[in-house]
Amino acid sequence: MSSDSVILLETVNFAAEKHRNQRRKDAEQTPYITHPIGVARILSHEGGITDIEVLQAALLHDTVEDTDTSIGELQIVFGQTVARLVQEVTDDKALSKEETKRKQVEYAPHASHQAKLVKLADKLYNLRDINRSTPTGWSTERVQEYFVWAAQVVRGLRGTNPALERQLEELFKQRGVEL
Ligand SMILES: Nc1nc2c(ncn2[C@@H]2O[C@H](COP(=O)(O)OP(=O)(O)O)[C@@H](OP(=O)(O)OP(=O)(O)O)[C@H]2O)c(=O)[nH]1
Ligand SMILES: [Mn+2]
Repeated sequence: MSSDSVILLETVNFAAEKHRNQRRKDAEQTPYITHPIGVARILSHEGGITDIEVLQAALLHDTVEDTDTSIGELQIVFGQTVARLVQEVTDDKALSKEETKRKQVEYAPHASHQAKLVKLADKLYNLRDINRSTPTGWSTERVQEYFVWAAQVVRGLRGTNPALERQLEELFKQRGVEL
């Protein structure tokens, strides 16, 4: 087996252990790990990304935000680059929900190319997931607001990956949201 495959298995296993008690907000309470795996898969399968550190960052992207994982731990286990990429896509938990959303819009154009790739795939997965199954308790208005906000973030990520951006553009168009 190639060393990249071994590294990816280590990474997906780490993420699965960390997210083991978490579920998605859909009616089926899907295990959370389907999301980071799906984000990495969008990058490789649809985005043509082979950069192992980007794929690892995608697998780990919600571990610091949503589990007991620290950036320091990621640095020790997976190295500086992967840890920095996860840091770049992690929301500051000290901020309010509104402030967090505003920060994502503000930071998007300043993110590194590798972090922008992870953000694009994260948004693409989540928007498709909303279309597949509305998160528990979300009204039609909340869904539309999420699309409008996501478009503001994606605007700052443009010029990064044409294939992923085309897919996102189509989803926004279906909701009448201008990118
Ligand atoms: N569409 C969808 N999203 C779900 C589901 N379960 C959990 N989520 C997560 O919820 C987040 C989107 O909902 P928000 O209302 O914005 O976030 P919040 O509840 O954490 O404040 C995403 O976080 P994120 O990945 O960190 O991305 P981002 O929205 O912060 O960019 C997404 O992964 C689900 O069943 N469907
Ligand atoms: Mn995510």
